[in-house]
Amino acid sequence: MLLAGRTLAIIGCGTMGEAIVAGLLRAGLLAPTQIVATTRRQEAAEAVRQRHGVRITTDNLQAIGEADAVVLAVKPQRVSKVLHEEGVGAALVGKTVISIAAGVTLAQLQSWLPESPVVRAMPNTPCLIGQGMTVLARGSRAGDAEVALAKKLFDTVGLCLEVEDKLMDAVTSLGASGPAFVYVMIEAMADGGVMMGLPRPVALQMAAQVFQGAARMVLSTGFHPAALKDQVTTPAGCTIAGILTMEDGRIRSVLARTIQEAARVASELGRDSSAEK
Ligand SMILES: NC(=O)C1=CN([C@@H]2O[C@H](COP(=O)(O)OP(=O)(O)OC[C@H]3O[C@@H](n4cnc5c(N)ncnc54)[C@H](O)[C@@H]3O)[C@@H](O)[C@H]2O)C=CC1
Ligand SMILES: O=C(O)[C@@H]1CCC=N1
Repeated sequence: MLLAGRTLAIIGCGTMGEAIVAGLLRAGLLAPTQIVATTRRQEAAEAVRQRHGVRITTDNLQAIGEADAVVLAVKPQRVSKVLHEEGVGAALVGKTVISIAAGVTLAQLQSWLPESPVVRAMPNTPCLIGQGMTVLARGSRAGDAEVALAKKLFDTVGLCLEVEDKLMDAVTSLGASGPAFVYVMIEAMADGGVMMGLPRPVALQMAAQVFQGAARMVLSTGFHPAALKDQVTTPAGCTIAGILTMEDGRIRSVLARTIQEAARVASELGRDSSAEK
């Protein structure tokens, strides 16, 4: 194990918490005994235990007491409530707290946890298969050691970058909501293939592999996407004909505005957390 002797608590082991757990276990960074996860209901807790063999409880205070570092993975509206549970603030003093809640700012987190180093992280569900994209922002009490720990966790399950907190809503939209936007595009391209006679499973596999191949070309060649597009567009060919149809549909502006709108909504998600104590 790379993180020998450390215990990580995941408070709120739902979709994203479980993706992180599964990704970390899959990569071998932590053993199941080094993770203690919580859910609200006992049945959900039991299901997570059966799937991953991690320690699990519905008692947040107990989980935090057993851990060196804590990932807060409840819904944004619940963050404040969880942090104001009896004894939780005191149990978190001095422990690294990594919040993945969309829209909950470092200023909010730091005001609820004045004596804990806090890192805000925005991962995405592909962490489950080691292909995540996570972006971090460090709170005022988080030093290099705390950021290094968070970075190690998320580097293990994909790519991890650091930005300033003010960019985290943009990051939430592009990085965390982004997979959903891509799934819609994959589905739509597969629909086009089906329309032209391809069997659905063939069309879906092709569309997904085309996204993966194109994404890897951008990441591994370092070429601008426009240059890579130009390699595909034979003069008077079929690709430029398809691209002009995309442009007729204002696809660039629709996609860019999609990121803008999701970021706007992300910025509002933490507000209820302040109200609900
Ligand atoms: N789903 C996604 O793709 C991403 C989600 N996030 C953030 O992750 C957080 C969780 O989102 P999801 O996993 O989608 O939600 P979810 O609803 O699947 O998971 C939330 C979990 O919290 C548990 N929970 C609720 N109240 C609790 C309490 N008082 N104590 C302990 N556990 C409690 C629930 O039982 C559930 O397991 C949110 O803050 C969201 O903004 C961030 C990046 C991506
Ligand atoms: O849609 C949401 O609110 C969450 C946060 C980012 C991805 N899913």
